[in-house]
Amino acid sequence: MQCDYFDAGACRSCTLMGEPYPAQLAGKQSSVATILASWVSPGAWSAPAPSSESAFRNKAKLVVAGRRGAPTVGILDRAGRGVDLRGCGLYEPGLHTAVLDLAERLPASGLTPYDVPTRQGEIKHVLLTHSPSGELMARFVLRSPGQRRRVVELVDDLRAGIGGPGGPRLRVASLNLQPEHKAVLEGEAEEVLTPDRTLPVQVAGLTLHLGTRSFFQTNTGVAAALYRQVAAWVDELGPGRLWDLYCGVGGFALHTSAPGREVVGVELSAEAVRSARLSREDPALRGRAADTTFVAGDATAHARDARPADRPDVLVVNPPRRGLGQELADWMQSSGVPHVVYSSCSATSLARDLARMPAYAVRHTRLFDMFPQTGHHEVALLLDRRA
Ligand SMILES: C[S@@+](CC[C@H](N)C(=O)[O-])C[C@H]1O[C@@H](n2cnc3c(N)ncnc32)[C@H](O)[C@@H]1O
Repeated sequence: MQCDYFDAGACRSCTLMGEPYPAQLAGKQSSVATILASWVSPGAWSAPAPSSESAFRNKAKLVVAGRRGAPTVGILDRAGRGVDLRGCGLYEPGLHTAVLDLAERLPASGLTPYDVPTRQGEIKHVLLTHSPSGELMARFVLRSPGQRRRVVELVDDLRAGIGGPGGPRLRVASLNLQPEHKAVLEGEAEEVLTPDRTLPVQVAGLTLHLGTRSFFQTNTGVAAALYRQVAAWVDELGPGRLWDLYCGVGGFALHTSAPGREVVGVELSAEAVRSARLSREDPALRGRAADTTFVAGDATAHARDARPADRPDVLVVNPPRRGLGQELADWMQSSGVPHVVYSSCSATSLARDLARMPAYAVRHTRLFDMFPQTGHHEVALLLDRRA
């Protein structure tokens, strides 16, 4: 893939830009395999799950900067000035249409871009998520509620149509307030401005309903491959009881639900748990997810507090980049749980956790290329408890 922004030195986020995609994928596979070499034998690796090398991102995190009437949408340079990246080639086509449309409407909206060096202005970010069926969630992050009315007007305009016939439809919009002068994407206060509060996202045959603040994988196509792979591993094991720790909006829990199988998803974010419960009502899951429940809480506390008789046959874990941490990894080591599926976005923290769990041996491992053009990766493993 070629990118004018990269070639001009305007954006260096895609550190592998210009390297042919097959070489990128092979290099990533090799570096992850090296980090995990003490635990994963060469024979345990399946072929990596590739991505489209461009137009794969379902999310745009746009920093709005520049001047009122002439805003930039993209990133900030080192001096805190806006760099316009509205033509970024990573966006899904419908998302790209939405970014361009929004960038064209901003000057007339009356919204004043927030200027980091002088700490003046109002609109800081616009966070867009695009679904496979062409619907959009748009979150507007302001410094203060002073320009709320202008956001409401802009949302009304966008709801009337984006990018002409065939363009994406705005389903959910919200206003978020981030009053502090720090490099944080969003603040605590969030007001949903539309009748719909969740974005339905179709992934691997199911519909997940995303709340405005819920985590969702950035690459829907590769997320589908990941959920299908994990569901296949789980079906091979046929567990009666499964836990999905760090379940987010329920991607693994719902894709591994089966008649007669008790599935429990555990997630810290109450909003994500509400989304997961809503997604459980999908007609495609009727009869399949009757015994699937979601709990809002800390993953480690859930494991620690469970009675031994309630422990699962398969434990799915998908923690944030920092990994499981010592307490949960130690609990797993002594838990007696026969099988673990570990999906990780950091081979380094994964290796640290595996080192604490010598009771498990790796049966299958696969790289999922969620983030082409960068060194970031997702890797999933099926672990069996040694006899
Ligand atoms: C990598 S995401 C995984 C989401 C989900 N498995 C998926 O496929 O979309 C990690 C999730 O862990 C949640 N989380 C972070 N710390 C947690 C904790 N201590 N206990 C439970 N969930 C936590 C985050 O809110 C986030 O939804």
